[in-house]
Amino acid sequence: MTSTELTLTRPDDWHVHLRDEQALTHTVPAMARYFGRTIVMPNLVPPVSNGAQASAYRERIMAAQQDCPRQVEPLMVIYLTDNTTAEDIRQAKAAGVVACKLYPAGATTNSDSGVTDINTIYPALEAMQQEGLRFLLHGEVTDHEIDIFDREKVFIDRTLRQLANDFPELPMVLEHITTKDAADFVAGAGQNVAATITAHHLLYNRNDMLVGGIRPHYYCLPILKRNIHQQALIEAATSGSSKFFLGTDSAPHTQDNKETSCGCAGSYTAYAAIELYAQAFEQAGALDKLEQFASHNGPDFYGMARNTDTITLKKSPWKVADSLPLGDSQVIPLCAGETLQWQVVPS
Ligand SMILES: NC(=O)N[C@@H](CC(=O)O)C(=O)O
Ligand SMILES: [Zn+2]
Ligand SMILES: [Zn+2]
Repeated sequence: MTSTELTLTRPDDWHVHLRDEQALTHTVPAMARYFGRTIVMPNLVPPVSNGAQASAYRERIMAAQQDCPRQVEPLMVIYLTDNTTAEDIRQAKAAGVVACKLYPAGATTNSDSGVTDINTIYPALEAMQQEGLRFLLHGEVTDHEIDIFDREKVFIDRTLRQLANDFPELPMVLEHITTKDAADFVAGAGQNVAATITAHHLLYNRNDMLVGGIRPHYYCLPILKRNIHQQALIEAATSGSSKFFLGTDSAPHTQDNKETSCGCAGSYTAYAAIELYAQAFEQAGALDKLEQFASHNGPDFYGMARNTDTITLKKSPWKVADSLPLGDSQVIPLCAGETLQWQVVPS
């Protein structure tokens, strides 16, 4: 029997970019539609790198949703730099920060202030382990000679294995995984190692970005890989393993900054996040696994209670807008102009 309605424990998004200033008036209400909580990525310019900055950013996010029918709870993250001290970690914890993010310097959008050598942040990692903060990783090396399609695998071999070995008690999340290598590593690692998976890496592979013309709105980091990797991610997400959970990595850039000779990395999916995941899980014949992935595994890993209420999706095809407002500019959403199958029933 094919389902036409699906009720889930309210989901959370464990990886989103809300940006700042005017963009918040669009990115925050999109998340507040039905997500319970969201892990807010700190890669602003300048980055959110201490507890005071995280608190101020949280207030701007709350202000952007004061007129929404319901609110999403922002969970704040600080950006690790070569200068992050153990004291910064303790102050961040006291300010309510729940996690710290590693951006290898130069790896992705707004990572210039990121970490240049993993060993420089060992004192901060020790403090995070003591304070019970989660460690979130953008897992790619940046060496010029390493092929962009191999950068995640090389990061696992060179850095993540070492970190998992040196910090067996530190809960760490390899963010937005894109390869079979990552799915296998996480599945085989200790219980302290988990991963988020985006909807776009479940729905697409690099052919979707490159065959028949180059499609900049599919360009994100880590870059879409070949279809065997897409297949491995689908298997991991639908496997019933508690180590994999929802993180959209919704990362809006204005149309001008995407459709240009050197376009930014990032795809905007927050406008239809759970709807896109439902499409991916349905295509895999695994809609019954969506609730665990979207609503159970994340809070369990973060040591938080699961949401107690529900949302309902119904199968009712609808056409995605060709563009959406983003602050005083516009963003081309992933799947612009296409038909999606699922809609969230307004509650
Ligand atoms: N995923 C992306 O391609 N871009 C993200 C940064 C990130 O998550 O790496 C962004 O902030 O635009
Ligand atoms: Zn990233
Ligand atoms: Zn991201």
